[in-house]
Amino acid sequence: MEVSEPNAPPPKAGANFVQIEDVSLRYGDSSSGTLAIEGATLSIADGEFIAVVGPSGCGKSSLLKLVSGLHPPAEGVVRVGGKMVDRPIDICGIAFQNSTLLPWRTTLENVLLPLEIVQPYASNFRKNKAEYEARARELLAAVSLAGFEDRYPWELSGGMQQRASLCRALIHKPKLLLLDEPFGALDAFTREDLWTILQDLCIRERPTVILVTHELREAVFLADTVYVVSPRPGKILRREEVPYARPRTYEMTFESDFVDLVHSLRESIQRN
Ligand SMILES: Nc1ncnc2c1ncn2[C@@H]1O[C@H](COP(=O)(O)OP(=O)(O)OP(=O)(O)O)[C@@H](O)[C@H]1O
Repeated sequence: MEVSEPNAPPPKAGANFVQIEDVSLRYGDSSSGTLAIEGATLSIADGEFIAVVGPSGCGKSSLLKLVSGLHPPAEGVVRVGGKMVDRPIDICGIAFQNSTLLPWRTTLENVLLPLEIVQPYASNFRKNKAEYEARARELLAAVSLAGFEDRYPWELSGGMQQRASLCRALIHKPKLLLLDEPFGALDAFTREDLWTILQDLCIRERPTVILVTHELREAVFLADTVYVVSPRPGKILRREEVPYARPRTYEMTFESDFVDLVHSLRESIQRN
């Protein structure tokens, strides 16, 4: 497999769904604040799945804050769907390391939550409740949670909670799915099961995805393109296209090309 030079610059942004153009992000003021990201440029095609990897504290989660509009750039421009992001956007679904399901709501009620909040669904929630519930049940069935709709989060295992949380992130058919270490708190077996489940969900729903992860095998298994970020302030050091067709299988992770790519990414991170 062709592996690009570790320090090759990222390609120029094109007409894509997400465009991050020469963006820097700073927490606090310019004298005493923290420069988390510096001069990042990348673009993500509609329906593309990218993974962002790099050392702890390099600005991976900050990149998600930029794209979702939760934090403004200090410099540069972020565009999603051609529009400049200058406030929190509602066309994204988000899942974090901890499932953040609400303990007083059942699994089904948790999955339905975005439809009660995000427009245009919220205004029609009562009228369309049966239809929304059918979609929630269908998504839960797709992640093998049929029969658990009426259970509370504390009655589910960590892996089940995370599967429910993926359904919640996708219930409103977001164009953009932001995943911040969604499987980081899970054991290795559960985590690897969830790779396949997430892959199947993405094949079915076709969102554009940004996955932040420390797990390089996870990045290569799931992504079309992997971006390596330098230590803080985070800069894009490397862009690597993953050449495998989908659906990818767990067995592929043992093939020499796959293992070589993972090692090469690890080297890029360790070298910087
Ligand atoms: N709200 C904040 N206020 C001030 N500094 C922050 C804030 N959030 C993050 N930082 C700092 O910005 C830098 C980048 O943080 P970020 O969470 O984006 O890194 P990360 O790559 O996601 O880290 P990890 O892999 O450990 O989760 C870190 O030095 C962090 O301490």
